[in-house]
Amino acid sequence: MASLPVHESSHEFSLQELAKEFKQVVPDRYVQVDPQDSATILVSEEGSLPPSVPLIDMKDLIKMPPSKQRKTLRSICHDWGVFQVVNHGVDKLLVEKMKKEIAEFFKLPVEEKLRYKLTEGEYQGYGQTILHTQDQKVDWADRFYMITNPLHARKPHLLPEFPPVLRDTMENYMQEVQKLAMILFGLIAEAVDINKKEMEDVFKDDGMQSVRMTYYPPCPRPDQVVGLTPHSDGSGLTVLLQVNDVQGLQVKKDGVWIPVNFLPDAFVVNIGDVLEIMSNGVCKSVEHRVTVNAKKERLSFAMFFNPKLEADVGPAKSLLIGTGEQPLYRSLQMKHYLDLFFSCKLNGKTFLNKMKIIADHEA
Ligand SMILES: O=C(O)CCC(=O)C(=O)O
Ligand SMILES: [Fe+2]
Repeated sequence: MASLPVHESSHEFSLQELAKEFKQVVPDRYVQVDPQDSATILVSEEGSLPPSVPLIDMKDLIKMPPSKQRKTLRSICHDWGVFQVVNHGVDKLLVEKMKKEIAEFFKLPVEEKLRYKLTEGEYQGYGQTILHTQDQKVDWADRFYMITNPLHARKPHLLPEFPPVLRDTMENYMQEVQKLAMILFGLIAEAVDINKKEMEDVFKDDGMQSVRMTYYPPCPRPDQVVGLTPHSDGSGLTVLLQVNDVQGLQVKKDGVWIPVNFLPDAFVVNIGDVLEIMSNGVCKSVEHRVTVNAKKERLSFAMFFNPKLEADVGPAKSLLIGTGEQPLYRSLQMKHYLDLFFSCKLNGKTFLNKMKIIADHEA
């Protein structure tokens, strides 16, 4: 079969291109409004400000007496599963450079971006929502997902083929953010009764790491589309960078969607499913989604920290022994956990339910 001209084939991968032609209406495959699920609080019933995602100032946290530090982290990880972090130690100039290079990447001509396009049956590369069924609705976004660690797991045509400045900046950024993530893993371990070394061994060095750059084009009908379907991350921790100061992330707390207003120089850190599993349910992975904007594009960059491919994902042994608790989640080798994760359509916390020994609807 003759290949499609670049113009047509690009639409399959690049909503950024397609959206330029849809100034008034949204093509049907992107219309996915669930009125039941649109409740976002802007002000609470009493008219006071909505609760906001907890803020962790790393400088303060490190100085806290150990018992206060544990209590603070344990309640944030349990009650929210998400926090903003400031004074995180990642160099501000590096973060600014990272933001600039990601924005530049999405400005490249579409032919350049298509060098990295997703291929059939693959989940790494540049493209739109991965379809599990033909009639599946598509999110209003272009994404670029790839595995970055361990090095041998990298796809040679992705990061290694990036424009050199983007590649070098990303390498430096990932190294710095990894240091922050390892500190957080250690502190969270202590807060939820997991042996610190057991936790660190799972994530350090050859821990599987991946990134996702996302571009949300402006949308003529933001009320009809979803930028990113509600989901929890499959990772241990995710460190999110909002690239261009346009808000849109929302997290679900007690059944209500709460907007996250990224503070200047802050990262948003999500607890992912792996930490919920390892902590035997003490940490809760946060369900989140992204809304889009009528006038402005939005860009984000997520870095996911996962266990080593050979490690078992399951409730931590030190926690089960120390507390005498029964495991509430199954154990699965990380490589099989990943296959299972990518075989499922993103859909709230349904994936995590598959890892529960007694799934929620059976309980
Ligand atoms: O765009 C965002 O702020 C969130 C991105 C996200 O949740 C993800 O990539 O998993
Ligand atoms: Fe996410």
